[in-house]
Amino acid sequence: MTAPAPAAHPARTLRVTKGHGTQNDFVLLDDRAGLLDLDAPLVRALADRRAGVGGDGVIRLIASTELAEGTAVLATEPRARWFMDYRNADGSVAQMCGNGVRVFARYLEHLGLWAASDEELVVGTRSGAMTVRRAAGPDGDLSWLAFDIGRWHLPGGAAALAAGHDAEVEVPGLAVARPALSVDVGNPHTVLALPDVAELEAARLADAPSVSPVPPHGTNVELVVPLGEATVDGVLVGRVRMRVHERGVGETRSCGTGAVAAAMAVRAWAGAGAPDVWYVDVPGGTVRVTALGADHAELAGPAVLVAEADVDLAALVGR
Ligand SMILES: N[C@@H](CCC[C@H](N)C(=O)O)C(=O)O
Repeated sequence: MTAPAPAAHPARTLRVTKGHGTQNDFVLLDDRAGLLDLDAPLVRALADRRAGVGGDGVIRLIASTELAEGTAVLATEPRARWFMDYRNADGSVAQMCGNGVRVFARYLEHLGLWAASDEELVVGTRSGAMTVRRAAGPDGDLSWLAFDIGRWHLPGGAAALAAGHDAEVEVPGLAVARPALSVDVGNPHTVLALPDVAELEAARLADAPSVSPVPPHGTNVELVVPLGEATVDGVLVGRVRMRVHERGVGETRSCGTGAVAAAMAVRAWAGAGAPDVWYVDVPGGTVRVTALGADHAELAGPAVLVAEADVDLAALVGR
């Protein structure tokens, strides 16, 4: 019996890293030179939890100079050398991913592109440049990452603020439609408050909530239960519990931009004197949102890399 002849070409593999921020998980790719054709079928295959690596989204590291969106960010922030090219698990492109920015920064640190001696890292996103810093986590060590997520606003303006809502959402599992507030954090969100945790748990978020009026580009939907306020070390702090149904993904265990939208909505509903600092408990952990002035917010939380793998592209998508 003769040994099989070696393959004429070695299998094409793609090195990927798996990471998460409060269990919002991502497949990360190093494509600095922009050589990869990251089309929607490849994104869907990588994100597939049975036939692929599995993740809520795919994040490509690419030099800002290699993408039109990156070049636009560089024009205003020359330090944004690396761009976070974020895709939802269904292959769609989203403007922003809050947990993704922290996990992307951790990835750059891992690749030696963010030195321990550098206090800040500026990354490009479709929502502009984000400046990430290392921040104290619950144990007081520098295990968290934090950044100003940029300008947030209520698309419904002063009228929505005065009414407390500008939309209505039907959530599978909940008996009646609920009033909700649209919040833009670079990407679209619709936040609705529930009176207690029992209702939060009754929601069936595997099915998409139905939002009216129908948002033109879709929306992420956050269900929140305000848990109260307390003074901690002289600072008034609020706490909310949240579940989310993400556009382009489904229910996820966390959403960073969603946490910002939820905290800013609850703060707006509470009115003058409401806390600036909010802890948002999600199924995958806890993140902190801090209002910065009238219309910016800082998002802080963990970011962890858990695995590296070589993906066989022929087996994954027949390439
Ligand atoms: N999980 C992300 C948000 C990802 C994008 C979102 N699904 C959209 O389509 O807008 C986060 O942490 O912010």
